[in-house]
Amino acid sequence: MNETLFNVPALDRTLTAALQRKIDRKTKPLGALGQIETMAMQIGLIQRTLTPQFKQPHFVVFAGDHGATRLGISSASQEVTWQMVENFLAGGAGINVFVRQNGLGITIVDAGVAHNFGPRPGLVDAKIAAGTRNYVDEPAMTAAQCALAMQRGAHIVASLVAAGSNVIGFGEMGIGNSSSASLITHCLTCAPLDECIGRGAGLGEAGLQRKRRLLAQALARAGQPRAPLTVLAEFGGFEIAMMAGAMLGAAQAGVLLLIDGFIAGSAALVASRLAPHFAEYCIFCHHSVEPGHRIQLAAMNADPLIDLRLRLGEGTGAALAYPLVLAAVNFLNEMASFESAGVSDH
Ligand SMILES: O=C(O)c1ccc[n+]([C@@H]2O[C@H](COP(=O)([O-])O)[C@@H](O)[C@H]2O)c1
Ligand SMILES: Cc1cc2nc[nH]c2cc1C
Repeated sequence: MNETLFNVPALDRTLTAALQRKIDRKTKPLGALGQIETMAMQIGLIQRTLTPQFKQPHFVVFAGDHGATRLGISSASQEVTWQMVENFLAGGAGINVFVRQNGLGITIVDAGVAHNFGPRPGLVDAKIAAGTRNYVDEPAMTAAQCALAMQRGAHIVASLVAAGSNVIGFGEMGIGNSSSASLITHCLTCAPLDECIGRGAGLGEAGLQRKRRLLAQALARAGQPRAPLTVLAEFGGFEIAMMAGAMLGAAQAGVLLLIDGFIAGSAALVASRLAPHFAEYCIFCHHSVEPGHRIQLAAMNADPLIDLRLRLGEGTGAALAYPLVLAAVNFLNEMASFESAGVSDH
């Protein structure tokens, strides 16, 4: 693994006092815009300016398949992954609707779908393999595959940054990947496994019990790993590993990251364990219905922006929250100060 990817610098806090003063001179009681103010400070620090701007905001959706799905850990069948990739390419999925609504760019990445798409406009072929192995029996991927996935993710983000993007949203698609996210969350936070497991795309009660049993077996087989890269290779999907590398690359490049729900959160959790300053570059856009998401957010000290009881993935929570993030930039640039508006501050 090329460990330079983990060198995410602490946020440069030189402008903290100047940004706070600008925020506090706006025509409102101190702190009255709550999380909008917190985001304005964070974005100003990331961009090192009192007048931040979003340039070419862009979403990346990473797709991959999971060997363990053949055991019945999801309510959906594996082919839904590639079928949804086709839906993304045709512009018909939830994420397509919400990026269009907000004028955001989108790139779809085949990180490891068990399907041959052939060369397709709009699809980045970064396939590591046609799905992971079944982690109940053996590690999901080799350490080399995990490293390659992370490097490819970082490379995809580097191209977007080179093309001018300074805000990047992260989403995913992969039948079975809520199980990977649960295992990763358990291993990296030490929260009880059962509290990290939920219904994913829509398991019923019997399916949930089966998922709990199988994930406990996978953990027993792997011997409760704790090292982030080992955990990622043991249980990850290629889409999760590629997203973790992409996220680290984005933070290292000093762009703002918009993090979606529980599965994107598991990649962010891995990244935060590899690079302690990683989360300073992230906005955790929403609170997912998946019970393990709360555990991840607490582990990263994150305060999610919205709770719409979403559990779709694809980056939809981040795209839906985008107008609020943009409001933080507009607040800083456009709202009058007590001085400019002639309003008394007492
Ligand atoms: O992002 C979330 O919070 C989220 C929560 C539950 C399910 N999902 C999506 O549903 C799929 C995973 O669910 P499952 O049951 O197949 O593991 C995958 O494609 C995710 O994008 C996403
Ligand atoms: C239809 C469907 C769409 C999805 N999008 C993300 N995860 C998904 C899971 C299913 C089952």
